[in-house]
Amino acid sequence: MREFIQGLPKVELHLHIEGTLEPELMFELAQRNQVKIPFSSPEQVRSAYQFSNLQSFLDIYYQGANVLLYQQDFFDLTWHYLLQCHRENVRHCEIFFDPQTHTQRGIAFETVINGIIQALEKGRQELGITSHLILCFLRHLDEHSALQTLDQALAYRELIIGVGLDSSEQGNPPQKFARVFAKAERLGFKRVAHAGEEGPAQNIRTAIESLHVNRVDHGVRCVEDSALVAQLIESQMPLTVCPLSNIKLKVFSNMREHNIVELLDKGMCVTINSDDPAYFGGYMNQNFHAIADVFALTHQQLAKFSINAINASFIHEDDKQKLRQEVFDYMQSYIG
Ligand code: HPA
Ligand SMILES: [Zn+2]
Repeated sequence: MREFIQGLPKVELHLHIEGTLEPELMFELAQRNQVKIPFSSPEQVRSAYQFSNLQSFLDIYYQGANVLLYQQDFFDLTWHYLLQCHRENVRHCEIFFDPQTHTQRGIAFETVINGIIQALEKGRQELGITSHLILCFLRHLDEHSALQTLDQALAYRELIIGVGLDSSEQGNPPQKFARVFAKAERLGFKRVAHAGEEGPAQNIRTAIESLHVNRVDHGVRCVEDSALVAQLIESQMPLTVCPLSNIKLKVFSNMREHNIVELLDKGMCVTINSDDPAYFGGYMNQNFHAIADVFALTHQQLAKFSINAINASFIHEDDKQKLRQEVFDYMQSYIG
């Protein structure tokens, strides 16, 4: 199955670019930019990555981002991720970035976005990887800060396909950002939100009803509301599920307890993603392996995750058709 997963054309829809900061690059940038970090080696950084919940991760994740200062840093970060996509046959990705994490510490919005965009363009030209960029609002900050961030984004309207919502779900329900998302919708942005990761199923309902999301990020707690499950299947609302993340952040106690295959078998549009791979122990292939190993998945089930991600992506319909064809051709060549 490892060989099949490696060759399977894949699409990633839930990836925080700040979450791809590997300890080695963190060290390199800390030295290059003369930023002090409370670790003496990349190994020590790795061993500090033991999390008890989402917040314990976020504290370390925001601290790690402090080494990112210049456009070149954001370029290097994004380029490293794209090289990994290339190694793993990820053909298209839709990347989150958190501008407030950087503007709050005095880094200009344009420094962040220009570095990321430059790498995405190089990835398109040199690696043949297509991509979209999604601006995420930090939900622990207030509406005013989100509106300011949306205003800053307008100068880059053509480079940003949509907006998202991330950070601490508990205590920061989707309705806090209803007016921000309504404005983004009027401006023509697609919309996604983290919901039902640590928070209740009701947050998934509110994200759909009040934020008008096109996809739900995580969403695994939908199973606590059977009417919602039926609605998600009927509407084919995509869920961008992140298996290794869910184990690292104790959303499920172990991979056997994970519900992604149950949701797939019910006919829900679930996808596999890596979330913050430098912190959670693996990129796309490892997330596929983690599920395939425990649930003894068939080739068809694995391919369905790719088909779902293609359908759930924000690419043009004709490009979706081309990618679906690649998956079908791959299946044919593999199992005849
Ligand atoms: O999994 C996540 N949940 C919420 N916020 C985040 N920011 C990075 N990763 C995550
Ligand atoms: Zn996430």
